[in-house]
Amino acid sequence: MPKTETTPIPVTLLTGFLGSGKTTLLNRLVRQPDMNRTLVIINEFGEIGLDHRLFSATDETEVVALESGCLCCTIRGDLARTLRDAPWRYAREGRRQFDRVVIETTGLADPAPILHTLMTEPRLVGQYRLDGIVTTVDAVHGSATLDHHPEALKQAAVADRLLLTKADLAPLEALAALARRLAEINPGAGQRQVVQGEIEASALTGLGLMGEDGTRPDLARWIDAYAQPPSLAGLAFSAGPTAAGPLLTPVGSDASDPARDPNRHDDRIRAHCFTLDAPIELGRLEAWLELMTALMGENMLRIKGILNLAGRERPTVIHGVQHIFHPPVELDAWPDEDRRSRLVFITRDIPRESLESVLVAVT
Ligand SMILES: Nc1nc2c(ncn2[C@@H]2O[C@H](COP(=O)(O)OP(=O)(O)OP(=O)(O)O)[C@@H](O)[C@H]2O)c(=O)[nH]1
Repeated sequence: MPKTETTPIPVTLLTGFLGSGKTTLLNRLVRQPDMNRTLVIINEFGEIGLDHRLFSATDETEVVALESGCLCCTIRGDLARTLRDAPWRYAREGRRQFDRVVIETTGLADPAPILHTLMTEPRLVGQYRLDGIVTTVDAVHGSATLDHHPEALKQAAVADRLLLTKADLAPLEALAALARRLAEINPGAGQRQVVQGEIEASALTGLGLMGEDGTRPDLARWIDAYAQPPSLAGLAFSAGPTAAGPLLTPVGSDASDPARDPNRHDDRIRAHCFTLDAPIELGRLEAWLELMTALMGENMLRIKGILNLAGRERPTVIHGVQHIFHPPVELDAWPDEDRRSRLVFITRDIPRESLESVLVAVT
């Protein structure tokens, strides 16, 4: 698909705990020619210096709660305005000067409200689309941060790509242990080690299940990550016999490792993968997703799926953060011979049985 002024602009959300290396990363990135047409928005208080032609800082002093009072949907006023105005503010002779956006969030931010702003704010929907969430995790302090800060855990759980920063400072074993732990929390996110922010800009883009120009760089890898039985001890897939009948095949095994600390925050976060053999009726799927997200609320962190919808030759991709979904997208073709629907839910404090009991309704 050729890029036009009406094609939604892809947005990368860069998140990560305080001091985990986001600014270092951005400062290196903006020197790359690939970033010339990227608008960088830093959603941060205080002084920030970033030497980039297309740079904007927002000041999140305005927080508007929705009528529903749902805090996870809190609209980020200034950021929404910045995004809304950017196409004409950063324009020359009537032509937009950027075709990609990177938003760096504050280290303590829950990324969900920003994502919701992107996906629900009427003046932004259609103009922008979420390309992916990149989360930096400090290789030295990351493990302790995950232990003590649930917001850091959430940032890791919703990521499409995890960057293990300060890899130069961490002993190899610690780095490997952190990588394993992150793979438990979020098996579908690709991991990269980074030293002093050195990484090619392309590693932060095209992370959605559906990329630009019909390409799907991460789809096959994403499917593989969930389709293989877990090889790591304690990988957080659930499984076992299911009450949902023969159409619903759980993937992986609920490895209960006696050595695990039952109080670890990580144990509250689970990636649940389901495979559905038969095509799904669209109406039933919609009703089910609505029910599921209403019931699970904020504890449904991320949903991704490639679906075989009844009556459609091609697969449909769905992609949601908490209870907000991107419009489903039909891909050009299936990535392989497998025509089963595959759905992944990254949840907090939601037992698999709850997902199953609602999922049965769709099959
Ligand atoms: N040795 C080493 N230091 C790093 C690396 N990446 C970042 N740092 C240092 O870590 C500190 C924090 O990095 P920042 O880039 O400011 O982190 P941040 O995530 O933007 O921090 P906040 O804005 O406070 O959330 C700085 O002193 C950096 O120089 C790295 O790969 N190796």
